[in-house]
Amino acid sequence: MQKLKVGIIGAGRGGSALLETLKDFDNIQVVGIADIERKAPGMKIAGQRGIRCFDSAEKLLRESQLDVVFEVTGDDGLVKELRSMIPESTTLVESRAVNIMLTIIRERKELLEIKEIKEQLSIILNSAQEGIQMVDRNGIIKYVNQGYTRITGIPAEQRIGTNVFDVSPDGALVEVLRTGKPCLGKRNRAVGSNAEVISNASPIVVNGKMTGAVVVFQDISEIIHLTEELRRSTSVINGLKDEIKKLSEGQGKFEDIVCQSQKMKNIINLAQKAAREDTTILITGESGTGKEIFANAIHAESPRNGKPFIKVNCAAIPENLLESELFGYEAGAFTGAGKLKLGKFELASGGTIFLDEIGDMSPVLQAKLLRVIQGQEIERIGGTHPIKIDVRIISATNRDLVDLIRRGRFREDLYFRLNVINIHIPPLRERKEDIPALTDLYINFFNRKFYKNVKGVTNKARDMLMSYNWPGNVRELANILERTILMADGEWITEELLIPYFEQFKGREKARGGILPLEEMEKRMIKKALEEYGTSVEGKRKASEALKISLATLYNKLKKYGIRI
Ligand SMILES: Nc1ncnc2c1ncn2[C@@H]1O[C@H](COP(=O)(O)OP(=O)(O)OP(=O)(O)O)[C@@H](O)[C@H]1O
Repeated sequence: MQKLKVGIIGAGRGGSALLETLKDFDNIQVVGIADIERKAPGMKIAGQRGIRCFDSAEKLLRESQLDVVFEVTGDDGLVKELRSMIPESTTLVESRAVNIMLTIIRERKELLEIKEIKEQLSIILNSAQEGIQMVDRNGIIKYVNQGYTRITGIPAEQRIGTNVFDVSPDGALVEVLRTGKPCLGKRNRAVGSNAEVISNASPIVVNGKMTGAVVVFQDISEIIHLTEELRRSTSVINGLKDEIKKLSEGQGKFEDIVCQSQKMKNIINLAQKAAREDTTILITGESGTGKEIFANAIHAESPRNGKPFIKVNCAAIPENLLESELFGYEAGAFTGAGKLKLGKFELASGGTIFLDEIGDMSPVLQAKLLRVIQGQEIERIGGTHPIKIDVRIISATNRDLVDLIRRGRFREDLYFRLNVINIHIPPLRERKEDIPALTDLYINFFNRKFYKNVKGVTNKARDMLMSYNWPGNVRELANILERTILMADGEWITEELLIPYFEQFKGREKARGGILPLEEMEKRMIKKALEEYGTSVEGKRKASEALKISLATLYNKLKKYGIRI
């Protein structure tokens, strides 16, 4: 590109400004500058830029062939002189024209800067998540950003030019235009959309006069939604807290244990006394006899009531996990042990730990548990120091621990430690007097659960319940009643409704090789004899003869088995 060769005459303020301005033009080459004053500011600038300096206009003109000469001395005499000196091919620009040119260039430059700032501002305003809207003092909308359209769904071109007094008469902008004061934290619904917004609006004041107003608003629909979620979650958490509290307090009291039999009354009496002492208790009994409900009741009636009641089912947790469940672990104790985990013993601090199915605990853990009981302290896996604990231990099992000890499966020393007080709960078949009361309890319970109105069981159905062997104890009774109540159409549980379950259990008995407990066999024979001879006094006499027992023994057995006639 051929550059325009330029010379400047005059290195004062004008010359310096010209030098500054021309440096931005790539197609202009300032060849030289001339001034009689060697110390003129423009001479110094030119020297620094490698532009040649002359002490007279003639020398500059003589030295090089110039396309344009700028005269910025303001000396009219010099202009005339120059006209005669410069060749025709060179253009002379006089200082007045130079001033106009410089002003135009400066303004253009400022305009370009303003344009750049405007573009930057536009990017900033559009990248804001908030909606922004600006009006003049008459309420005419001059600007909305992209956030505005995103929140309201209204395109900018539809909004700009309208009057805010018409389109949003209740909004924050109108308030600012009316009062001249900021309007902060105004909550309303964005016009034209369902968005809930919160707005902050302020007047725009230029030279002490309000020229318009600007509003910045946030879409809080999401916040409202999240707050609602949070409220719901908090109520769930509170519910769970209540549940945990209930669990801690135990889910059963002695009043909840239904009992009519003298056997059970004696046991409850013993358990109540034991509850008040802070001793270790072992509860034994077949599955489903109520060991857990007793453990709960003991905790509830003990001085530890209100403190945690923590249950651990030793049979349900794999052996390798049970240790960490019971004693916890330190962070990083093993691969996967990210955070510190408290064990059940620590969680039960001050309260009771209920070790259910203790007979299924592995020998290794039995040894560890024994050390805990002896030392009254535990050590977390990966821990470096023992931690003192204050926990009452209630354990339970449906297994014969004495037999397990004989077979080397259970530590005798641990057995003695756990079995300071033994509470043995007899199977349901040994306390059949409890069956009617338990039946009533579950009828009430399941009536409420299933919105039923079962009044009770028929006599025949009651006989069935009384004569059954109940290998699954109270839990089995509860299960059968739950299912029959669910199936019952009428107000009474009949024999027909029960038969399927007893058939099922008979099948199970057959599967065991048709062997029945002797008592069950005896009961069935008595019932059969009565069906044969009838239930009158004469019928009973004949039945007793057929059974080869006295009439008095028959009456005793009828009572024992709860057979109603
Ligand atoms: N005397 C009772 N009064 C009221 N409910 C009882 C009674 N005995 C047992 N139950 C109820 O019967 C169900 C079984 O009892 P529980 O779970 O306490 O038995 P368990 O002996 O601990 O059984 P497992 O050995 O299988 O753990 C529970 O719902 C319990 O509330």
